[in-house]
Amino acid sequence: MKEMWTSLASLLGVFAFCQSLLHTIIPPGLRHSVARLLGRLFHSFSTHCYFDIVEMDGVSSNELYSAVQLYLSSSASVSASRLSLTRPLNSSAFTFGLSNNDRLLDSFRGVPAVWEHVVTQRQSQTFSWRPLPEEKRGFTLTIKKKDKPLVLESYLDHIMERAAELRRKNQDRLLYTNSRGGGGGGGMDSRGYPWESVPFKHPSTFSTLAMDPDKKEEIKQDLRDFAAGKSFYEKTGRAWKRGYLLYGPPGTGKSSMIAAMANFLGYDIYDLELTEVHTNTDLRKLLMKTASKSIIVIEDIDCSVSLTNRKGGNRPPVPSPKNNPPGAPEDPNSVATKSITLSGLLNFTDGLWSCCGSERIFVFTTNHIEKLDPALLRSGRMDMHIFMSYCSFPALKILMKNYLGVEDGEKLGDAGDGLMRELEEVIGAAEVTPADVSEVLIKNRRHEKVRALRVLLEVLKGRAMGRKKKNGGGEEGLEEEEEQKRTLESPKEESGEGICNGKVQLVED
Ligand SMILES: Nc1ncnc2c1ncn2[C@@H]1O[C@H](COP(=O)(O)OP(=O)(O)OP(=O)(O)O)[C@@H](O)[C@H]1O
Ligand SMILES: [Mg+2]
Repeated sequence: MKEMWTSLASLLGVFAFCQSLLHTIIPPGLRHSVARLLGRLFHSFSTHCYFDIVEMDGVSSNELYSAVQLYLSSSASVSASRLSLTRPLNSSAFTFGLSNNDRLLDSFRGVPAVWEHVVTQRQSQTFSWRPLPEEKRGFTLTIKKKDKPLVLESYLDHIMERAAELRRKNQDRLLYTNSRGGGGGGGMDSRGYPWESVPFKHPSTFSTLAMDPDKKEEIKQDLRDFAAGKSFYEKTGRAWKRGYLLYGPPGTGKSSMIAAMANFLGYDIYDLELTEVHTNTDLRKLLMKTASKSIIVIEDIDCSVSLTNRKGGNRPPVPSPKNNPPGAPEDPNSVATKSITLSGLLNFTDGLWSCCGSERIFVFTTNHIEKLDPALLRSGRMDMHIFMSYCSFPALKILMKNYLGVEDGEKLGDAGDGLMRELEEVIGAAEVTPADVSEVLIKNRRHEKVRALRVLLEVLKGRAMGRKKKNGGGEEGLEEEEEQKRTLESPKEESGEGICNGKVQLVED
């Protein structure tokens, strides 16, 4: 033992001597180059190779850095002794991470990989429009040289996929809007990003959505097949995207359906405000900045812009601030001065550009399908046309469950059974939307179930009567219907019963 210590001490002595010798003979200016040369020499003999993944690539953020950070956080929570904890903006979960200059051993398909989080002070900043962080952060991945192909081909992809999965799980989904305009000129933020986002917390799900259960199941299955269809889309040579056109009267649940789709699949929503987009080029730029696994929505497509033919819209040309400095004459032929056209929109959903990114769903909504250009409706353009209809009896049962807690088949006594039968008979003729029914049920939800249903039945009967008279012609029917609408919209409390002189008066909470 003693001998071992003696030889170690003499080895250290030799090392110190060589170091001071090198310091004396190598001029200070050359020391750095010699160190690098020695480092290279060492690396060429080493059996390992190293990858540096820095946080900032120039002035833009390195996506791989944040992916590695997230990926390691899932394994770091179990094995590392010192962890950093963060809670990202818009997230409802904590993220563990490797502390500065800590190491972690990971393995992929039996291959060991060592990760080190390297943090150094940034040297004096050169001028930049975007100030850089004071610390220079990065990960160094150390692997055996022979494992290099596996790491480059599969491990990094695996990390990106796992990170995206974790991000979706940890983070509340986001709702993006292009309310600043987006795409061109002034509609971008300081990072050149045209979308603004807020956390998306819409509570609508397929179980709260009132619609025919068979139709609902069909849509859910379609979405499931889509989300799991990567290999199918690859095999058939189709772009991995799907289009849904939701149409029907106002208040039948088109927007609620979009929220339910997003909640079902765990996708973000991009709510595209077409009236804010001035040119087809801007539209394409917006599309390019959307992420995969997202739903791109254009609501009320019939009134967003005048899209009547494939040559051009009816809107006046919008000058592009970028191409036309103040005072400069407009070039009528410049692409940027043209307004958004139907063909621009079709290219957005269908053309080559629609394939940048994958796993994306396009949803258009309209109250007037008859106003849409046939080009938008032709087969294959939107994969599924979904009619959101007036409230049917099966849909009504879902609303009764949601608002009053009335389970399907629940016994509510003889009076309740009679009410159910009457509701089933009258609901079709009443032509009320789920939104109308919801309003009545919300206002009566604190009442006893049978009483609340009785109020609803009276409303429906009134609506059905109004419709009948209207269809039979005559002002009387219209007046009756208007009165019923008013009753739905601005209920007044006149009697504790909620029913007064044969007309329904809703009782406010
Ligand atoms: N099918 C439905 N299931 C459950 N709730 C619904 C349904 N339809 C409407 N509602 C209720 O009515 C409200 C309005 O519905 P929603 O905004 O989804 O209708 P819409 O079809 O998008 O209307 P618009 O055409 O005016 O945009 C929702 O907040 C929801 O509470
Ligand atoms: Mg809507």
